[in-house]
Amino acid sequence: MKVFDITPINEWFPSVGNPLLIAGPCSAESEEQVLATAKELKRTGKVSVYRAGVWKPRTRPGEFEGHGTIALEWLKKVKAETGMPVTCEVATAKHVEEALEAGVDMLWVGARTTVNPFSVQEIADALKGVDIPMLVKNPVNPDLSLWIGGIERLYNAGIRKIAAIHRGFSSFEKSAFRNEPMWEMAIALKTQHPELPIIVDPSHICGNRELISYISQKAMDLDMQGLMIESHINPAAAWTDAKQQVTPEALSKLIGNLTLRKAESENIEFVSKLEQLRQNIDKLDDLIIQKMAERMQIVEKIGEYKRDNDVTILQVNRWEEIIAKRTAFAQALNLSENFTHRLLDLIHSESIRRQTDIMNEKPVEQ
Ligand SMILES: O=C(O)C(=O)C[C@]1(C(=O)O)C=C[C@@H](O)C=C1
Repeated sequence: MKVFDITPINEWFPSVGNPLLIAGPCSAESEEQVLATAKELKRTGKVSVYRAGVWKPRTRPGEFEGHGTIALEWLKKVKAETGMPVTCEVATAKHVEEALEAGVDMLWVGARTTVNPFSVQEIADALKGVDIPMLVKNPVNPDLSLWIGGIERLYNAGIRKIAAIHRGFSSFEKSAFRNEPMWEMAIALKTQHPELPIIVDPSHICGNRELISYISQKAMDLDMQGLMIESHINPAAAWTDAKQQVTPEALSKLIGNLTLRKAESENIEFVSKLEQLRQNIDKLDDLIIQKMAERMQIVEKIGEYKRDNDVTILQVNRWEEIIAKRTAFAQALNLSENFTHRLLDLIHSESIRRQTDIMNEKPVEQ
């Protein structure tokens, strides 16, 4: 996997907080609203970059689609009057040109744009030779390659200040969240590209104010580098996403209440205790693997008997019996039903794969 050579996030702007906090209204509604919100946010002393939606991609036509070019003038004023760097979403080459012309300090590619490689490439082409921090939101669907692909397009255009934004994933299912957090996607991205900073967007994951602090803390616990949170001077009167915006004061409190964690500790006692516990885990993991290998040998033997006696691989009754017994046992040992079922499913698929190979008399792949 290619490693990106990324400028550390704390070097992007003269003053970058921990976490890097990007805050501001969902939409730039008026000069007064943009400036008043910015001044309040500046007063919190916690905001690294001010955001405001200039061009808004809307699900249905007829909704407020942003003020466009004129709102860039308001962002210029925010910069001049508060000193905060400013950022907005771009979706086309024309947006990029206008935003750069207005001196916008950082740009982001929205989730509905990341899904389209033509659009991301158009944005990347418009950025050739420009040194500006770029953020790439995850695509609306949980497709890690598409997300990394968007980042690669900007990287190939010469951008070195890049971060991903985790804003959750669209789902047909009703849930407490507007967009399913699916942390496993952010974790997979971080595992493949530990050098790539990830900023979490709790506002879009939650869709309502109440859950924002929970998701923000979770982001900190998972070692994410930043937060993008929508904040409006008067959330109830917001033209867009009114339910998920917070006042600058509420935002300041929320950030103040976060427990910040570090990826490592230099405390000798902590390090040696952790080392001991990890050794225990190593032993147990080795044992689990060894027992799995033994189980699979028995499965193969059963496969041979089945082949020689023309009996089917899948044995629904036996498998149901296993699920019921193991789940009860696991529950008694404090393991969740969901975890046990997923683990058993994985084992069953591997058993079936091995027995299929035996039935077809293919040598078993290790
Ligand atoms: O008991 C069997 O018949 C098996 O082949 C073993 C096994 C298992 O992995 O436990 C595998 C496939 C069957 O569907 C049921 C159980």
